[in-house]
Amino acid sequence: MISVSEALEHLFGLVRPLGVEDVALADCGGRVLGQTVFARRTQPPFAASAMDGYAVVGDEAVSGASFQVIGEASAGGAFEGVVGSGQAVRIFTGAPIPSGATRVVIQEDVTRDGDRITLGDALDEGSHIRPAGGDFHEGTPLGAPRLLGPAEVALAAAMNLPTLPVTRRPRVAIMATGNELVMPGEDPAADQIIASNNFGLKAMLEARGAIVQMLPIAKDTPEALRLGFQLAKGADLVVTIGGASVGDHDLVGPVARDLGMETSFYKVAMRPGKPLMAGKLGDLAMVGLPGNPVSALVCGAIFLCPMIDVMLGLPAKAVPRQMAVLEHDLPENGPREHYMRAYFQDGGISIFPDQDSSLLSILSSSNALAIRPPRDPARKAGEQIEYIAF
Ligand SMILES: Nc1nc2c(c(=O)[nH]1)N[C@H]1C(S)=C(S)[C@@H](COP(=O)(O)OP(=O)(O)OC[C@H]3O[C@@H](n4cnc5c(N)ncnc54)[C@H](O)[C@@H]3O)O[C@H]1N2
Ligand code: MOO
Repeated sequence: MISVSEALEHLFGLVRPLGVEDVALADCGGRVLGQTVFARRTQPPFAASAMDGYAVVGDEAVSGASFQVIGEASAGGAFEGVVGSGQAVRIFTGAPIPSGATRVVIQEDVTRDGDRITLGDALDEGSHIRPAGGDFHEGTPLGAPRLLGPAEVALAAAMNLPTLPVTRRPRVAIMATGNELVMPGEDPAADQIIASNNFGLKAMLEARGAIVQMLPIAKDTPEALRLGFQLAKGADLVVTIGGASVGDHDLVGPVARDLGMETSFYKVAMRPGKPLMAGKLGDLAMVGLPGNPVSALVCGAIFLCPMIDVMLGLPAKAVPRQMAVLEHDLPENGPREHYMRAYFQDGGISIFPDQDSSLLSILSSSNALAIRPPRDPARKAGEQIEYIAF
């Protein structure tokens, strides 16, 4: 059995960054910028007022000074004249500063009578002028690769970029396997259960940026599994669920090898997730997840999400770990790295006592996975333990 970090390195070797496509900016949220782009405009393009008030010549802005209001400047409505000595222009936030003016006095500091203003006793400090290019200049890069969140999309819009070159979304085919499985809403026989892992994984991988195709549930027969792999053609990654262990009905590995899969590894020293397998079927990366629901979802978070990142052109990185204070004692860990469903709050973490890998209800009550290295000795409450947010 290989370690989790070795498995992750092998998995990174099965995928590579996908090509880039131009997408309308309105559809770029959550996508990954594939190539560096450059601002096509300076922002603000002119010195602009940061407040509502009066634009004046700065040296003259002293308490008690009086000015004649000669016009108005609003956002989108510049004042075309020049502000001279003793003059003021009524100005609003976002308006271009009229030429000659070097300061905006906020309207709260002013008394107005007709077209004259008088400055009050206590004047606010500052010019309230945003310089041209104070945010960015034409040609400023927006560097790739980067995930495009709301701030980046807004920045690209302000840069006057109506489309962006983003990485193609990875296509992932998910194949649940097992004679016992039926789809939610179907009528299960007494010895059947409802397929859940494929739904959880679809949600997880779509949130990460993939396009997920859920294949029909494959029975535990070589023919059904072969058909499933056939249907996955055209995807970048096929993920099977179940049939990965050593039982008589665990046929995913043998069928994939018959179809020509070059095996990368089988079995990882982790809990849950031991019977994980991976390889390559021609151009198609293949990951075989264990069937237990928690095993499948934990492996999805630890392995599949970082693989999606690589296909999106993001750095190949393990899920970041943080430290928390253990809220209770723990016995010695076994020989596998253990990912334990836990609840993190205010710096402390408590681990659910029942870690059976079939228990989705406990997974949904947890918000973290505490991680214990193989053979980790017994731990006391108050000690530090690693975890990942889940
Ligand atoms: N003798 C051994 N038995 C097992 C070993 C072992 O080393 N020796 N490993 C155990 C471990 S660890 C795991 S994890 C499981 C995984 O086995 P499989 O990948 O072959 O999974 P299945 O047997 O097909 O299913 C396990 C369990 O999960 C349920 N399942 C499967 N798919 C789904 C789905 N899409 N949605 C919901 N539930 C699903 C399935 O009904 C089973 O209950 O093997 C241990 N056994
Ligand atoms: O992956 Mo299994 O869930 O270790 O029991």
